[in-house]
Amino acid sequence: MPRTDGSPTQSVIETSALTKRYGKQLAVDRLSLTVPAGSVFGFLGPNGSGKTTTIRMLMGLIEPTSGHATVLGRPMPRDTRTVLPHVGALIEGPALYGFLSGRDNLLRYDAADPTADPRTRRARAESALDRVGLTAAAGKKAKAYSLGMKQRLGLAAALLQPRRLLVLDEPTNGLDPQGMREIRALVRELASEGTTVFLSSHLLDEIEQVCTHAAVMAQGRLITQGPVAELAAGARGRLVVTTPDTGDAVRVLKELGVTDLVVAEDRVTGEPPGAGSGADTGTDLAELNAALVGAGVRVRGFGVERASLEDAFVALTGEGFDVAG
Ligand SMILES: Nc1ncnc2c1ncn2[C@@H]1O[C@H](COP(=O)(O)OP(=O)(O)OP(=O)(O)O)[C@@H](O)[C@H]1O
Repeated sequence: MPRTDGSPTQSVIETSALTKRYGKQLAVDRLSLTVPAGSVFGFLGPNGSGKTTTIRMLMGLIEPTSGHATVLGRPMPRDTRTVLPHVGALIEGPALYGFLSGRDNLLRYDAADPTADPRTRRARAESALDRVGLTAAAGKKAKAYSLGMKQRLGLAAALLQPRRLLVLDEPTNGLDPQGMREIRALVRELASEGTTVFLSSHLLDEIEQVCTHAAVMAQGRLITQGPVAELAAGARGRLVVTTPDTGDAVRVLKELGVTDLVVAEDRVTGEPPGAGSGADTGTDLAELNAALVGAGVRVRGFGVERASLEDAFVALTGEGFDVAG
């Protein structure tokens, strides 16, 4: 629902109990999502967790079975026609004419927009090509484009007009690491200009690198949502000790309450004591280190790995992130 107090923190996407059922398959199950204005919002989940189905409902491409969604304060799919001109979307790979060049695809796309001024069409296309790094390849036929180049062209199409919201379904799919970095930089740049970016991904580290907020999906259900820093902070990192004396290290750490100990070559890892207590672990860690040294364990490395979103996901679901789709 749109807020009436004129607050700039108004949410750009809001869903309540949004549900999509395909026969017996519950693709999206009572999803309540809040995407704040100005955020780079990561929509995260393994394959088959319901991300694309949600995006299709948000864009008015399919009807929900039940529940509600608003985009830019308007109900969807009822107000699709009013809302979509303000939204740039890249969903499931762009539809391209293979026999046309990248540039001509873009010109054609722009020409299909009744609000687009034909006199400035070429300038718009060139600027969009430049933003996604396709200027040099703009004259090539689209059928000769790699998957990554097609993805960039789709993104260029979404950037022809200034948008309040960009919805990108797996935008770095098919890109090499350099291409991924470029798209991430572009997403940050767009966000800094005030565009809210909602992007789906099955790559946890991608979300951590680029997003301010995230929601985590599993099997059609929302597991958690919030600022990325808070989500990751909800999980504790693992203790890591590097030592040639792994046997002794395990014995000492076990006595001091470290659990789930695993030895791999010269590394011993485990859950620090008091996990979940929320207490400052600084002194505990110093004591663990001192105890190891006191017991004659030669400690070459000692620390706690930073908790990641993946740790948070595993802690919340009890399973690894890469569950099969
Ligand atoms: N048109 C459809 N008919 C039947 N089942 C569908 C349909 N679309 C999606 N599903 C099912 O709904 C579930 C969620 O699919 P969805 O594509 O939304 O997941 P996803 O998180 O986007 O995964 P991926 O990253 O693989 O696209 C899956 O089990 C899928 O098989």
